[in-house]
Amino acid sequence: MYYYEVAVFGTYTYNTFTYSYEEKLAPGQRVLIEFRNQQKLGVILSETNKKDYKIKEIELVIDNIPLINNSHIKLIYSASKKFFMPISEIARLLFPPLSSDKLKIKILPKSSLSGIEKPIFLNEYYKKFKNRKEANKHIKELIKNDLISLSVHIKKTIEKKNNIIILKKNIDEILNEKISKSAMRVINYLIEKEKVLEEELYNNKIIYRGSTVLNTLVKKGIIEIISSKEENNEEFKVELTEKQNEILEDLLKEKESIDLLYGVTGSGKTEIFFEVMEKYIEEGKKILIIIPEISLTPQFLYRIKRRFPENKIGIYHSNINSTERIKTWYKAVNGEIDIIVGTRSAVWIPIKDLGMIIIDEEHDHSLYQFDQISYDAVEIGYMRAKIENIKLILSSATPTLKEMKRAFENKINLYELKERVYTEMPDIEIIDMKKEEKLSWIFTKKVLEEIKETLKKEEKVLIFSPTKGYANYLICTNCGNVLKCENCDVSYTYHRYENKLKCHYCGSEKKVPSACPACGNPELQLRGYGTERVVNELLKFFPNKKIIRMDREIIKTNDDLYKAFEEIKKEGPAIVVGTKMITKGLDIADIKLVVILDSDRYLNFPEYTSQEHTASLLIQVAGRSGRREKGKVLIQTFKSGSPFFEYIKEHDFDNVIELELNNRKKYKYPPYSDLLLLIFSHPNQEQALKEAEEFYKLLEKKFTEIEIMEPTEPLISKLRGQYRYQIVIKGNIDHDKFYEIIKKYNKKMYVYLNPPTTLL
Ligand SMILES: Nc1ncnc2c1ncn2[C@@H]1O[C@H](COP(=O)(O)OP(=O)(O)OP(=O)(O)O)[C@@H](O)[C@H]1O
Ligand SMILES: [Zn+2]
Repeated sequence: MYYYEVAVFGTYTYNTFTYSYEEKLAPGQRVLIEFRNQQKLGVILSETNKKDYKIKEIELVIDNIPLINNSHIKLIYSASKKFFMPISEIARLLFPPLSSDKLKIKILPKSSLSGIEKPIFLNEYYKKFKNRKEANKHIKELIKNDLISLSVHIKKTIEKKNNIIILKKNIDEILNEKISKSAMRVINYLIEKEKVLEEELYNNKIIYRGSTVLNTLVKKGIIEIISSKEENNEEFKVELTEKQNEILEDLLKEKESIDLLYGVTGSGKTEIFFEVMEKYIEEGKKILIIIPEISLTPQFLYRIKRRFPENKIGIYHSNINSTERIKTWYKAVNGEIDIIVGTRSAVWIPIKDLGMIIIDEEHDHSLYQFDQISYDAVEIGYMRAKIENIKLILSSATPTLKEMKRAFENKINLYELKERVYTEMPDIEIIDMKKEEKLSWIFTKKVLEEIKETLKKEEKVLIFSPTKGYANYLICTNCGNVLKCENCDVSYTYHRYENKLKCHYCGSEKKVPSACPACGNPELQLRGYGTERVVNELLKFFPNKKIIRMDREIIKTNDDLYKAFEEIKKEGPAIVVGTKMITKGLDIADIKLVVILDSDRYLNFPEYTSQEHTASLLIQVAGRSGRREKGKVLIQTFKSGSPFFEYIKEHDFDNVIELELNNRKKYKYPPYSDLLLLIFSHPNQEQALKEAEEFYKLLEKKFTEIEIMEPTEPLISKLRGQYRYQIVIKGNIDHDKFYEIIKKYNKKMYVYLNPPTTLL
C-alpha cells in the first residue's frame, strides 16, 4: 500500500487528508475519494507514511498522469498560507471549474470487451451495481486491462474558426438591398470596424453561433470571409521609439526578473511587452497575460491577434462558457497555446513551459477576488514568478503604492515612460468649488461653458461622476471640511437611522455636530449624487444634445457595453456621462474634454486607500482626453490648492505616491504593515456579534504585537439577510501563527488580506 495526502475539493478544509492506494501514484493526480460519507474529487499533494489509524482507500484515479507539477503544489501551499485560505479550495482553483464536479466524470470504453458500448457518466454507471464499492472494483479491473479510461467530461462544441470578416460594399449599395434585422446588426458592426474576427461577433452577441446570416451576406457579396491563416503575413507591428527600445533591451537582460512598467496613458507600454513576448515565444516559452475587465477582451484580443498572427492564442475568463474554458485549460496545460489572455482566475492555470506572466493595469481592483475564497492575483503572479523562476511584468499608468514601494526598495525593476507616443498630455485645470460661480448645484459656470464650446466644435465631452450606492459623508458648504475620525484619518460615515457619525475602522461614534468644527458654519451638507442626476441637470442646459449614460444601472451585459461603445464611437458631438466604467478601454479620438465632478467624493471615502485610489482614478479618467490631439481636463473640487490637487494638475503621480507613502507609514497601513479584514456574518445579529467577539478575544490573547480593533459594524451592516460584524487588524502578521488559528476555527468567516478596499 502507498499513502497520500489529498486536498479534497469543496470541503473548505485547511488540512489535507490521508488516503491509501495499492499502486504508486504521483502528486498532482486527481482522485475520487470518500469524505464524510460523500464521494468527492481531490488532488494528491504528496506521498506520506502509513498512519496508525484506519485509512480509507482512494476509490478511483481520474488523471493517468498528473496535470500539475511540484511548483504548482508549492504554489497551493504558499497561497493558502499567505491569504489564510483553505488548502482544499486553493487547490481547486488550479483546475478548471467543472472538473471539481464529480458528476462530470465519464467512462470512455476503449474496447467492446469492456461491456460498455458508449461513453457513460460515472454516476449513471454506478446505478448498475449494488453499491459504489462494487462498481469501483469493477471499474478498476477494466482500467487495469486497458478496456476503459476515465475522463472529465467536456461537452462537444463547434470547432472555432478564426475567420476574418471584411465588408465589401459601401453603405449606399447595401441600403438598396433587402436586409434582415440580424444581418443589419452585423453590417453596422462592420461599418465601425471594417474588419472583425468571426469570434468577436459571437462573443459580442451580434449573431448567434450556428446562424446562417454570414452565409447569406457572402452570397449577396456584402461581406467576404477569409480564414485567419490567409491573413498570416499581415502582422501588425510598430517601430519602437528610442525610449521604448531602451526599456525593451533592459527588460530582456534578465530572464526571471519582476518588472514594473510605469508609463503615462498612451505611452506605448503594451507595444513594449508585446516585443518581450515575441522573444520568449521564439524560445518556445508560453505567455500568460492577465487583464482586469472582461470588457477589455475584444479590443485587446484583436490587437494581440494582429500582432501575433502565427501564434495560438487562448482566452480564459468567466464570461466564456465553461466548456470553452476547460478546453483552453487542457490545451494550456499540454503546452498547445502560446499566449493565454485571461482575467484574474487565469493566474492559476498550470501552463506548461510558462515563461512569463504579464499583468496589465496592475492597479485595477478586479485583480483582487472578494469572495469566500479571496486572493490578490498580482500576489499570486509574484509567487509563481518566484517558484517557477519565470518573468513577471506589471504594467500601469498608476501603479499601486505596494509596487512603487517595492520598486523604490529595489525589490523589483522599475521602468518609466513619461511621454505619450502621439501627443502631449492634456492640460488639467482644477476648479475651486468654493470660489467658482455655480449655475446649478452640480456644475460650475466654467464647466458648462467649456462643455458648450467643445460641443460647438463637434467634439465630445466625457463627464465622470461618482458611483451610486456608497456612503454619504458630511461636508461643510462653506469651507469644504469633511468630518473625520481623529484616530484613523478616515472620514466618518453618516448613519441615517441613528443620525450619528461613525468610524467604521475603530468604531468610535459621534453625534452630528450642529455646526462645522472648523469654521462654525451651521450648514453641513450630506453629499452624494449619481450619474442619473447629472444627466437630469445636463438636460436643462443642453436639451437637444446627445447624452450617453454609462453605469451599472444602464450597462448590465457585455452587449449593453458594446452598444454604448458603438454609440460613443459615432462621429459628432455628444456628452458621455459615466462612472468608473469609463476609466478603461475608451480610446475615442474626438473626446477632447473630460470633466470630473465631485472628485472629493472618493477622497472622502472612509477608507485608508482613498487618496491612492482617487489619484489613480483621476489620472486614468484624464487619460481619456485628447488621445490623438491635445485635450483638456476639468476637475471640480472643494480642495483646490491642496498638494494633492497640485500634483494631479501636473500629472505628477510620483509626488502623489510620495505623499501617500508617508501617510501610510505614519498610520501603519499597507504597504508598511498588513491589514487584515475579518467579516463575520449570521442571519441572527446577536450571533454574528457573538462570533466576532469570541474571535476577537481569542486573537487578543494570542497576539500582542499587532493592533486588533474591536468588532464593529461594517458600512453594510446587513447583506442579503445576513448581519455582519468586522474586525480590522493592523501590523506585521505572523502568517504561520495566524494560519494555525484560522485552521482550528471552523465557523464561517470571510478573510481579506490587504484588500484594495475595506468597504465591503
Ligand atoms: N513606437 C510606436 N510607434 C507608433 N505607434 C505606437 C508606438 N508605440 C505605441 N504606439 C501606439 O500608441 C497607442 C498607445 O500605445 P499602447 O497601447 O502601447 O500604450 P499604453 O501605454 O499601453 O496605453 P494605456 O496605458 O492608455 O493603455 C497604441 O495605438 C499603439 O499602437
Ligand atoms: Zn476611527
